[in-house]
Amino acid sequence: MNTSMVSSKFLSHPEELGVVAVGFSGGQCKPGVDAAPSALIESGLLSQLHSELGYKLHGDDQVHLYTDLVPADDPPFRDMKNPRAVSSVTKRIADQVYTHAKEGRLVLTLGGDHSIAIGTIGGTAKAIRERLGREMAVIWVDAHADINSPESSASGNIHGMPVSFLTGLSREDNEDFFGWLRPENLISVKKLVYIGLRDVDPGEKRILRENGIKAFSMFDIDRHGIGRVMEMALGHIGTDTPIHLSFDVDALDPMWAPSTGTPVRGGLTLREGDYICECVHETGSLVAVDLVEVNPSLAPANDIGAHETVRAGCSLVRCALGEITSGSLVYERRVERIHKYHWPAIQLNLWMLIMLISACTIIGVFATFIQIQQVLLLPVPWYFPYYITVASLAVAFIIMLLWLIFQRRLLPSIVMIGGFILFVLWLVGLVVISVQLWGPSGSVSGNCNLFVFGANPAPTGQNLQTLAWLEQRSICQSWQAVFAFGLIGGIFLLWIMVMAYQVFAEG
Ligand SMILES: NC(=[NH2+])NCCC[C@H](N)C(=O)O
Repeated sequence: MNTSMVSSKFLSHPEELGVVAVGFSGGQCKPGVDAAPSALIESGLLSQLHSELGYKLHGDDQVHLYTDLVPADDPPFRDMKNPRAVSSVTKRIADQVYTHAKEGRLVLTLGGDHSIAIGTIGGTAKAIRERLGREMAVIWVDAHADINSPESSASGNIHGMPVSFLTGLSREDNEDFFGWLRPENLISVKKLVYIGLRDVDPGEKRILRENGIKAFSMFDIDRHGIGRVMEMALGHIGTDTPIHLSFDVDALDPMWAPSTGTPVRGGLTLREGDYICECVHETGSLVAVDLVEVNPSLAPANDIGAHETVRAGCSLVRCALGEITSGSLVYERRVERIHKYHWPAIQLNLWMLIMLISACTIIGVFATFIQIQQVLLLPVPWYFPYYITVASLAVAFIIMLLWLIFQRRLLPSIVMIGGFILFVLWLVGLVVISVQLWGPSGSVSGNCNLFVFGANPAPTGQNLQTLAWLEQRSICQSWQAVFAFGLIGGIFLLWIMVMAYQVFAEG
């Protein structure tokens, strides 16, 4: 079992982790990113995920090099470098990720350069659509926007373009050049959020602006702090959307992650990076994680840099996958695990109103009856206080429901059980009343028909007889009212049980 306290909203097997190790560097020109998965795995990442975080690992321990997919001759197309290789490798990655995601597993992809996100996101988006009929959101943590079109890119490196293809902003019909991307592989620009940007090309800035893409740059993080930025980022996505987290290690400041192809100073601290991952994990909406652009062979000065970068990468992944660090050890993390039930508001309010009226009428009438018995020096039959008690319980039940609604904690099971107990008690009262009204022993109804409603002619004039008749008539009418409301209350108690069951079944 996964040791994380967060329950997953969209995974059917949240304790299973599909791992894809992508040793591919064709999206840019510096060799070495392809060695990252091995470095990460050798430093113990996967075994920690298994032994410390309790994930059951799926997928091959082997790092894929995709050499069979890299053509000997791969001339530029629309100025993209290695277009055939990147297209066919990302297509294969999409299949690998899709296979895991379709099973309802969390997917972890270790890159590789960021072009591989065309495959990872393409694969998850398709699986989520098929499995849940939903669109997913992407949180792209990166110093760069990677949203160049082949035409706007100055470098021609495809690792600067994945978002452009994934959002459909760049398109190509030719199967060999990302034409294999179908609408089900794509994501909406509305569900894309950037965090950590600080090196965005002029063309990319225009694309971001024109498409109204949500982006939190380092400026925003400095201004609001990472806590508020995460609130805004997750608020933009909403709580009912699966999230794919694509983390480029160059989002971190080179101080923490120097070994990467395109380092940019002024980045996130490792703690801020970890915090982003922790927040995303905490949503329970995470369905896939990528960690890319770790390049162990690019170590400025000495290989401490490579070691540090790998360590930082491991830390990010562990946080995204539910490792609890720092503050949450001091204060127990309060994770909202309450399932949301959708109560039909109008019907529920109507039910409470009518139930309240019925209960209060019965309480009022029987309280008066007890008084009359006492005035007449007659014994008080047991069912008067009995029904008053049951009706009072019903009022208390309604007050409790109101409180639960106010607390947003109204559970169908509470309503079903409470409704059932009340229904049984209520029914006993109703049966007794019916017996009193029409039964052989009491026959209130018979007496009323005989002496009150049947009095012919009804007494008139200001005398005791008329007053007595009026009082008797009022008592008889009260009996009728009690029966009517008793019946209504009984039916409504049945109804609330059915309603609660439906809410339960739908939820
Ligand atoms: N994933 C990355 N490190 N991307 C860097 C992209 C740099 C630059 N914007 C380009 O298009 O070439």
